[in-house]
Amino acid sequence: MSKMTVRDIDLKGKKVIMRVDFNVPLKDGKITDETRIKAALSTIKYVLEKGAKVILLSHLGRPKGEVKPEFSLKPVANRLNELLDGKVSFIDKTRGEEVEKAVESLEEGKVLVIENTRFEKGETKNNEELAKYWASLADIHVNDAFGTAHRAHASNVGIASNIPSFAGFLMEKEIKFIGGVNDNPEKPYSVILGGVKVSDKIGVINNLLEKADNIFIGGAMMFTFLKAMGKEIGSSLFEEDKLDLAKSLLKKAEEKGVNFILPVDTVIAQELKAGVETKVVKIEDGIEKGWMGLDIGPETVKLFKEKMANSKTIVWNGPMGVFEIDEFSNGTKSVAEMIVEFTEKGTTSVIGGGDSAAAAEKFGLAKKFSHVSTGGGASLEYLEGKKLPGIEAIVSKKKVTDKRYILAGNWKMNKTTTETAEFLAKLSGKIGNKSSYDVVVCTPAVSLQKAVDIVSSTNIKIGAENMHYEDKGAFTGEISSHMLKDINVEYVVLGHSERRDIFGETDELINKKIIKALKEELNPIFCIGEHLEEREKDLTFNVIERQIKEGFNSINAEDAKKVIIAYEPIWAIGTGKVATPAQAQEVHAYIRSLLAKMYDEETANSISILYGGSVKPNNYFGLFTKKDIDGGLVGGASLTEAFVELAEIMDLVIE
Ligand SMILES: Nc1ncnc2c1ncn2[C@@H]1O[C@H](COP(=O)(O)OP(=O)(O)O)[C@@H](O)[C@H]1O
Ligand SMILES: O=C(OP(=O)(O)O)[C@H](O)COP(=O)(O)O
Repeated sequence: MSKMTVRDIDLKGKKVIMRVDFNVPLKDGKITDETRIKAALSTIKYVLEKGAKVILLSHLGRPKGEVKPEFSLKPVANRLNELLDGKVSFIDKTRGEEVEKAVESLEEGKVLVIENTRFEKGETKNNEELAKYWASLADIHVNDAFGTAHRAHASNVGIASNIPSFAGFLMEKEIKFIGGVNDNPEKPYSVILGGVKVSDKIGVINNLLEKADNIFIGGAMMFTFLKAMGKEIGSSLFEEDKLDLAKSLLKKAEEKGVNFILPVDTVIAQELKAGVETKVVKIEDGIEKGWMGLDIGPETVKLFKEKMANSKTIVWNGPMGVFEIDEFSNGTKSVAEMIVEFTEKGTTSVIGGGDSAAAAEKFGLAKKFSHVSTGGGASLEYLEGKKLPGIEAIVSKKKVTDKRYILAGNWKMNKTTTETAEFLAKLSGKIGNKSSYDVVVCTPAVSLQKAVDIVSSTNIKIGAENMHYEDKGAFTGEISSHMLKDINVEYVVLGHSERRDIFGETDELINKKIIKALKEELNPIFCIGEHLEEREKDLTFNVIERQIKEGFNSINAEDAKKVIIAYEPIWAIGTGKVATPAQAQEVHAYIRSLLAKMYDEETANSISILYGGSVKPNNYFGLFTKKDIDGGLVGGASLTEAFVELAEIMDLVIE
């Protein structure tokens, strides 16, 4: 599923609240590694060039909700200001009047950095009120903080429930490379793991055993495996309580046909420090007492290179030895060099952040990899196959193949036939050729024939606002499905709240109409929704459950798939009050889960669920980008040019 990025939106004059990961190492107030600042620059520059105003958020360290000067973002903001030629100002607050004033007076093309987000207790708790506050400062959210993507915090996940969140370029690149190798690696796929603890990487190894062709192990973690295999490892580091796990991972690798390649020699010493005597020993000869393995040996380097040679994808996480000390750095350096050599020949290479990234940097090789992740913990969790909340919260594009998306207008008792003809002619010219979703216009009965004629050479479909369940008879004022079919009407709105409330339509009656519409091959747009009192009494889900169960009564799964549901909270219809995207998504997801229980997952996933109730161009993007919202049933805004703008939003979001 592809994520929407800053490229997908018009940024001119917009207030953008941007989350970056400027959690950089500081020593005596000085930044010792500015990789993360530089990595976010291209997004910041792009957004500024497009005429946006940027409010920048980041955490720094773990101040645990307290204001601690040593964790201030000021030095970072100063450095950013140098890198952005004086476009940056800093405010030592995380909220309040001063922040609001600074935002108010912020000019286009300028950046305001606010203080460390973790000075707020609510940040790491993903506090709703804090997220809402930060969201209120801006029009949109941009998330370029991949290093923080494994955290569900207010500044990355919480804000996204209130305003739409778009990926920055760094986030996009991380998703492309780390997500890409994880979801669909070009084979053969080799993974090199090192570092200290097997326990830190169990999840990763488990996941990789399902995907990789070769797993190479180095670093201190190799000794846990070697010990598990009965080798003599002297006083090398290993994890006693992970020996059984190591055995089972070795067994699993064999069962899965994954090559699990362990070192054949190691560089040993009696002490972990520079300048000590070192020896190279073969693993099969064992390490004598008092000596410990601190790097992989030259034969292992050769073996790794040979086995890695034909790889199309290589992921590296964790150094092969104590690379910080020259005597034990050769293994890590050699592995880095061999990956670079393969990369130059076309292999995709990814370093999963952390110490391996630092090692590549130390050897001057970092730029020669396809991608070096800026996230340690985040890339590890991503490689474990976990969904990262920071990425999940970014709006996704919708795939045409996944669902039938619909933009439906319900005109109610508005527009004469003359007005209908005029307006539909205009719409036909503007949105008459849509193919990735259905545009449906539901008009008063008297104008249906005219409407059908006008749109006949376009993709626009016409719907009625109601019908009776009988074919004909003594039902003064009613129209039947036969009459609609006769003039080529394709859709019909059933059970709209106004009909339920004003004309006393019951669930049972609506069910009869749905059954009839299905029988006649008319597409029913079945409306449901709760009153304000019901929501306030926490009865929303009860009301929805009743309406859905009764509405679908005695309809089989095949027919159910043809029903279009429109969730319209009654308190939001014509009142100007709109459900927040999060509120709407919650109910839509509930409806979907209910349908899955009544039928099955496949049926539930193929039913389109539209949202209705004060839908306007300024709120539709947030709604439509939600996972379970498949379009809109639009009242007032379908009577004007706004309907065209809603279609443009659909165009933007559907891939
Ligand atoms: N054989 C070894 N014995 C002790 N420490 C080692 C050994 N091999 C690697 N290390 C240390 O492991 C550390 C990195 O481990 P880890 O944090 O797991 O890696 P990463 O951050 O890349 O995931 C480095 O500081 C390195 O010195
Ligand atoms: O530096 C970070 O983590 P990382 O060192 O695992 O990449 C991120 O900024 C996340 O910080 P956190 O682990 O304090 O939540």
